[in-house]
Amino acid sequence: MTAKIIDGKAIAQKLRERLKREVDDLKEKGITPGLAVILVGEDPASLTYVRNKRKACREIGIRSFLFSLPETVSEGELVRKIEELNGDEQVHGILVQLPLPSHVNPANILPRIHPMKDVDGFHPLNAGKLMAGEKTFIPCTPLGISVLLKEIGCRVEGKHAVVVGRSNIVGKPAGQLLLNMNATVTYCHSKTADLQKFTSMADILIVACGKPNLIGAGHVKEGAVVIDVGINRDESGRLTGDVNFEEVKEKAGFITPVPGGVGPMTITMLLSNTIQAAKQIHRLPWP
Ligand SMILES: Nc1nc2c(c(=O)[nH]1)N[C@@H](CN(C=O)c1ccc(C(=O)N[C@@H](CCC(=O)O)C(=O)O)cc1)CN2
Repeated sequence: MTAKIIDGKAIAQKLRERLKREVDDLKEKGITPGLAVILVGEDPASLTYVRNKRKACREIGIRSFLFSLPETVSEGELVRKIEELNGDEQVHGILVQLPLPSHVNPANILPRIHPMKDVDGFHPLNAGKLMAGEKTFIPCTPLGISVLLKEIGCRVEGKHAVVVGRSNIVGKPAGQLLLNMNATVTYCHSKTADLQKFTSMADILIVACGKPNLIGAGHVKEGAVVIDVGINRDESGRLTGDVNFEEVKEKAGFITPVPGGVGPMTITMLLSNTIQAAKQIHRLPWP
């Protein structure tokens, strides 16, 4: 079997056109959604993601505000900036670009974002709501994955989803979201013994562990949906995922490429969450 390639870039583009219309509607009501991005330090990948986030905001009419803080910023200074933005009426969504420098503990920072402005969905209250199956902000990458699955007509209910990776940003919320969609979910991670035993049972395999080419054809069930969240750069600077694309595409039913798979959806879901935040703050219906 040769897999169908999931074109995340095209799907993201189509969704952004719809989101632009939602922003236009809000503007007619006198509301311009606003996103504040806090960037600490100058990590090259983070600089790229933040630049792309702001460009995406601009393209659909969301106002974006960038706060670049030095690598040496203290936790206290960061919290003060967040508190200022919590009270800013032009700002509907706040995100702190991750990773943070090692002297800053995200657990001391992310809970200080007002839960109604937490468009990354990392606040413990919103993470708890996701766990309880309540309506909330869902972290952007897992939300993007669920949209991709819907777009390819993948019915999640009753399927066995295996998630490789247990980060708070992707692995844990992705598994939780699929569980809420009635999948049977298995989490695997760096300490899992016999990874292949689990991954080869997956109808839906989500790989988010940051290990280039960890997943080969032998890890995958014939016809499975394989979602590669890995973003790794090889020696020549070329992007690769956690899945050996050339090998696995000959066995899977569907597969996301890197780049052009999940990545563009992450930013699109950030736009969507920011629009939802603006609606929620202004007490408009939030579908
Ligand atoms: N506060 C947050 N920090 C981080 C998040 C997040 O959701 N919130 N996720 C990642 C990085 N990230 C967004 O911030 C992100 C990663 C990748 C892409 C993307 O579009 N990837 C492209 C390739 C881009 C490239 O050339 O490097 C692709 O896969 O096609 C967007 C956003 C960690 N931090």
